[in-house]
Amino acid sequence: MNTVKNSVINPVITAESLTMHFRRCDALRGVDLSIEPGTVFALLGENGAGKTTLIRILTGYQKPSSGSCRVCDLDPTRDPLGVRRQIGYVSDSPALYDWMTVSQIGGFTASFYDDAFRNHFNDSIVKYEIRPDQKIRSLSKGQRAKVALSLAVAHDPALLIMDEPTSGLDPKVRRSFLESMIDRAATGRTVFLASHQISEVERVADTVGIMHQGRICFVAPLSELRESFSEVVIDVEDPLRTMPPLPSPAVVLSEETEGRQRELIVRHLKPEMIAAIRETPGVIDIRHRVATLEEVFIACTSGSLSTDTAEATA
Ligand SMILES: Nc1ncnc2c1ncn2[C@@H]1O[C@H](COP(=O)(O)OP(=O)(O)OP(=O)(O)O)[C@@H](O)[C@H]1O
Repeated sequence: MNTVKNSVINPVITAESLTMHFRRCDALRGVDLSIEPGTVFALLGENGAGKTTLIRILTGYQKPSSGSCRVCDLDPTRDPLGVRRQIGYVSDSPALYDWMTVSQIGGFTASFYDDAFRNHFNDSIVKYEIRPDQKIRSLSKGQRAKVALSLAVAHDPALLIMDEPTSGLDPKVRRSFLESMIDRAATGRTVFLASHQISEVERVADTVGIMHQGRICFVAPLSELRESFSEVVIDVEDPLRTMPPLPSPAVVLSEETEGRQRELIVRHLKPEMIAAIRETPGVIDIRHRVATLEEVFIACTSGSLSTDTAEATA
């Protein structure tokens, strides 16, 4: 009995009905999330979607208005320091002590962790070609990002949470950094990153969440996402004529009409639906292909997605 119990692996992050009300806006409107260990999870969302707010709650820097969450089996609202000891965190604007040197900030942060931290940090700094005696205030934006990353991973955390981690990194460093994230996940560690860079997300993530106006409207493995969304273009004789709705399980995320062409982003499109549309009076032609992540992102965040549809796609 014990064997079965011990073999259950808990999600490394869970969130249930998280809300965050600020004076002038609702940054989170009921976020539910569950992330398994060994995942590279990418959270995509437009500016102001609520990504940083969610990350600040998960890392214990912000208490939610309601709802609950657990990170590495701890509650960040009750034990923020415990959570921050377990994880590595890179914020979108890393706060580093400007008056310290790179070496001093490594030594200072090492005092919170075990002996291996200092060596890992030094190795990482050498790899990034940063001089240990350089003052933090004299570093370029990209060099600061490299120091922040080195500090975040030097204690080899089970979970690494990053808000826009690659902004400021040059393409070469960005690529090797992203590859190192895949390596981390391969050894069972978990990576959570918020990003606007769709091409980057496509390269590293195995699960993608799309956030829109304080809700996560879609979460799926990237492989499933690639298979389940289609872009459909229908040539019609009369653009004013309405077409019958697609039957279940199809979900239309967005629909645009331009001249005599209708363009739809559809989830769970089936071959028989294509055949039925082709036979619909007034339809001249229909073409379809797998939608790109960018098209799915734009469809989810274009504002045309109703609450009902958002929940249906989650
Ligand atoms: N401390 C705060 N006080 C009031 N409003 C806030 C505060 N922090 C965030 N907000 C608001 O909450 C909403 C979500 O902000 P958040 O920073 O979480 O978005 P984001 O998805 O990270 O955006 P971006 O991609 O631009 O970084 C925004 O409307 C923002 O103005």
